[in-house]
Amino acid sequence: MNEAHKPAAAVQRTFPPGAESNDSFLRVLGIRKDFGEGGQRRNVLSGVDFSIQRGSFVSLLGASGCGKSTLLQIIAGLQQADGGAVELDGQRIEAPPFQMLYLFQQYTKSIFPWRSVRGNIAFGMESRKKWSRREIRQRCDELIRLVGLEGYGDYYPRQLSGGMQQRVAIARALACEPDVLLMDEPFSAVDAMTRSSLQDLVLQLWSSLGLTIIFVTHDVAEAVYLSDRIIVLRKSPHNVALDMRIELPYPRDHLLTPEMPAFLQYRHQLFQEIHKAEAAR
Ligand SMILES: Nc1ncnc2c1ncn2[C@@H]1O[C@H](COP(=O)(O)OP(=O)(O)OP(=O)(O)O)[C@@H](O)[C@H]1O
Repeated sequence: MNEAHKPAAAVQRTFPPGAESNDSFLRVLGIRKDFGEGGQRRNVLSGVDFSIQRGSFVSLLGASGCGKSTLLQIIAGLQQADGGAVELDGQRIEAPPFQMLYLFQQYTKSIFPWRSVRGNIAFGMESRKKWSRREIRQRCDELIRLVGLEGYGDYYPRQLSGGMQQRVAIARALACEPDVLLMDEPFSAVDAMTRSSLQDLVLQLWSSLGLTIIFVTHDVAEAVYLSDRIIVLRKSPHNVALDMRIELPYPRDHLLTPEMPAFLQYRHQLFQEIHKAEAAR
């Protein structure tokens, strides 16, 4: 039987959070977060624990409001937790670390309308003052090619489609050579065709640049298509409901991968888990 068509055994491979990995590149340790004051205080994350290996593609999945974005922002050092810690390569994250880049959901707000594609990509590099003008120019050309925007370097965001603007946002994030990319529902605003090609672009960049990616989505099929691991969050209690390896072969393919029996089984199990978590509230 083709490796690609491994059936149920792969689906059964779930494991307790944190138990799978020797290489704890990124460690999320008992994260707790509350919002509001006094009687209005509400818990949104409670004892969230897991470790991520370098080079993995992990999706955070769960129903709306279960705390995915909040957790991603805490991992990024953009929000403070009320308990627990996040460690990257053994260092506690207190502020956004330079090896980590957070790609906002509203990418149109994250790229500068007054800068060209090239100017947007160069922005982070210019502010770090680590590269010469020549290096910045070369790196911009390389990234423009990498994200498939050849010929558009001098265009401004208003002259680009939504998908192209998202490519600019991705190139700009990659310009500073991050090890970790944190993506919060990055493709929710684009049409289905654009979404597929952006998914493939991200997979290609992930494997060619050796990135570690944490990807927030509430789209089960998107999570299965992209990830080698999926962590499902739930609302009651506000922590990890399921931690699952996705053992589908890479490179993934928009026609073939979703037709694999294992893909359908993963999707089925994840849907069930999310519905179970919702029903238990
Ligand atoms: N700054 C804030 N102040 C108060 N409550 C907040 C704040 N940010 C998030 N919340 C609440 O925390 C809960 C989790 O929000 P979060 O955006 O993390 O969920 P999510 O799983 O990413 O949702 P979605 O899939 O809809 O984006 C929600 O109930 C939300 O209203």
